[in-house]
Amino acid sequence: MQVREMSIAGVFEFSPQLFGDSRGLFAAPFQDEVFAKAVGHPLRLGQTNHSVSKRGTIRGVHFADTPPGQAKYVYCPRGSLMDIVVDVRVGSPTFGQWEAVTLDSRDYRALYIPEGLGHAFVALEDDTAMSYFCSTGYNPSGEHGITPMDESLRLPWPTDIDPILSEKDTKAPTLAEAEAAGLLPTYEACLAHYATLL
Ligand SMILES: Cc1cn([C@H]2C[C@H](O)[C@@H](COP(=O)(O)OP(=O)(O)O[C@H]3O[C@@H](C)C(=O)[C@@H](O)[C@H]3O)O2)c(=O)[nH]c1=O
Repeated sequence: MQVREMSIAGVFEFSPQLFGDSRGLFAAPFQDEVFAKAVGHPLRLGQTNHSVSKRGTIRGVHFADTPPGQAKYVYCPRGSLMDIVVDVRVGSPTFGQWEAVTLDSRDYRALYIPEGLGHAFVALEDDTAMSYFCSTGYNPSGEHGITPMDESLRLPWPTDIDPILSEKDTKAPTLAEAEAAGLLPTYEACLAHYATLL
């Protein structure tokens, strides 16, 4: 398993070894020991999620109130998608910055998104599945979003798709509006929370 820390500190990409043979393929997209060594603590598991999306579907940008927030370990078991992490933690040195990674069912790369960060993706093929290991269960009242079309973020959505968004994501505020409304997590609170996980 190869591990790469992304430009937003604490976000990691994991690339598992692929074992092909005459039957097909084997891969282990999540490995506890590798994860804990890279991130500094084990992954807590509160819920697993699975979604299926048509090509052009954009989900996000979603984040949860931190603490406790919801950390996510995600990979794509079918199809392909572009995954995006956005730093929405007020006071973070990388506030407003994002990073995009292609996840697909060829490489089975995974991404770890710690609590407090925004997460979004676009399905690049029909019937694209997304798999999540989440650190906590669902807390609808603590879930928030910013619009994936926020012009100040300039997220790199492909130009050759017809975007499909949920009503909630269509109506979501911009990053600036969410900050003004006090909806964003603070970097300070996130760091304090991460310290409790060590
Ligand atoms: C996220 C979630 C949704 N739901 C329900 C609520 C709703 O009726 C339906 C679809 O929910 P959403 O529209 O929020 O689904 P979706 O837009 O796919 O939300 C997801 O987006 C990506 C980017 C993430 O990072 C995830 O954590 C999650 O927020 O599923 C649950 O019951 N439990 C959950 O944990």
